Amino acid sequence: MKNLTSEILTVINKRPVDSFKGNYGHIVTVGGTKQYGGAILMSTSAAVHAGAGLVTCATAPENLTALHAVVPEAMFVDFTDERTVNSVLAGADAIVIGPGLGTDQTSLSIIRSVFANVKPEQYLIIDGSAITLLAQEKELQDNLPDTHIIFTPHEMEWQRLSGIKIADQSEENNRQKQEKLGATVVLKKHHTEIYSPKQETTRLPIGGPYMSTGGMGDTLTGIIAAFMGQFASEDPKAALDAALYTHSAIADQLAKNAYVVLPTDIIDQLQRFMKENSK
Ligand SMILES: NC(=O)C1=CN([C@@H]2O[C@H](COP(=O)(O)OP(=O)(O)OC[C@H]3O[C@@H](n4cnc5c(N)ncnc54)[C@H](O)[C@@H]3O)[C@@H](O)[C@H]2O)[C@@H](O)CC1
Ligand SMILES: Nc1ncnc2c1ncn2[C@@H]1O[C@H](COP(=O)(O)OP(=O)(O)O)[C@@H](O)[C@H]1O
Ligand SMILES: [Mg+2]
Repeated sequence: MKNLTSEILTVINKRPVDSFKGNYGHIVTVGGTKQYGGAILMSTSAAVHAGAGLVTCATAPENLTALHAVVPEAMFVDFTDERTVNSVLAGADAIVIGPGLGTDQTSLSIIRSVFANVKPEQYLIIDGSAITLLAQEKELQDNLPDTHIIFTPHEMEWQRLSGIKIADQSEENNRQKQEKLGATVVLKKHHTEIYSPKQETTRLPIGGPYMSTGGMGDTLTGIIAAFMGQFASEDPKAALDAALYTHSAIADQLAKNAYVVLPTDIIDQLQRFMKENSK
């Protein structure tokens, strides 16, 4: 297993002068019931602040006012409006599904619809409730869409999806299940591990317990989506690793002067951090 270093941040390119928002990825974030609206707001806001050219949030209508108050740069669609969601998905470079999506029948039908519409060239980041739902719905798990899938489970979500108990989540066991899924798996924990098809496993040696706050993983999904939308064309694995490194490196910087680092504090630092580390 290879430890990531700050070297990975070289994927953050300086922007060509002759460019426009269409060059920096269209991200669609899908999730956020009335109960868990904050989760999809943080994912969406992180994608905007990490440089995504266009971001659309498909969420419960109750979240519309909050979304526009927090991040007016983002567009909105009601996540139960299947036809509009599908038309927005058609133009996406990266899709996040799961933060605060919930696990009821509505959530399930939203996942089914996204899976049926995602295209092979798109990145699909599957997080939170969507992982829990997939773990329950064997038939969905056995029929994953043909696209670039990135699962971002924490250890309990990985246990649910893989059937591997937390104590038994060794590199060998995790790799076996990842290969069976045919997808990338970001196993989030203290020193997160990244398993991508046909690539050496990488490990994040930074980050710490000041990151143990609700919403921290939701925020990560937006950063990953924005990085895939902007930096994946040459080396998708490096773009993913750089997103993870950025998330935890900002937390480490903030933790020098803070007992706990909030997900929204990380979002506020993304533009500065990416500027300082762009090559
Ligand atoms: N502001 C919001 O709207 C928030 C919404 N959230 C959403 O709430 C839904 C449920 O997610 P949760 O993760 O809270 O609940 P889950 O029930 O999926 O997972 C939490 C359970 O896993 C266990 N666990 C074991 N190892 C863990 C590890 N390394 N990290 C985290 N938990 C571990 C915990 O003890 C707990 O029993 C998701 O859709 C998520 O996106 C959460 O992210 C919290 C914030
Ligand atoms: N002690 C820790 N050390 C390093 N990283 C941590 C620690 N605690 C939490 N994190 C990071 O915070 C994030 C938590 O994700 P997750 O549990 O999905 O949060 P949520 O669902 O509440 O948004 C992960 O990226 C995880 O690696
Ligand atoms: Mg989570």
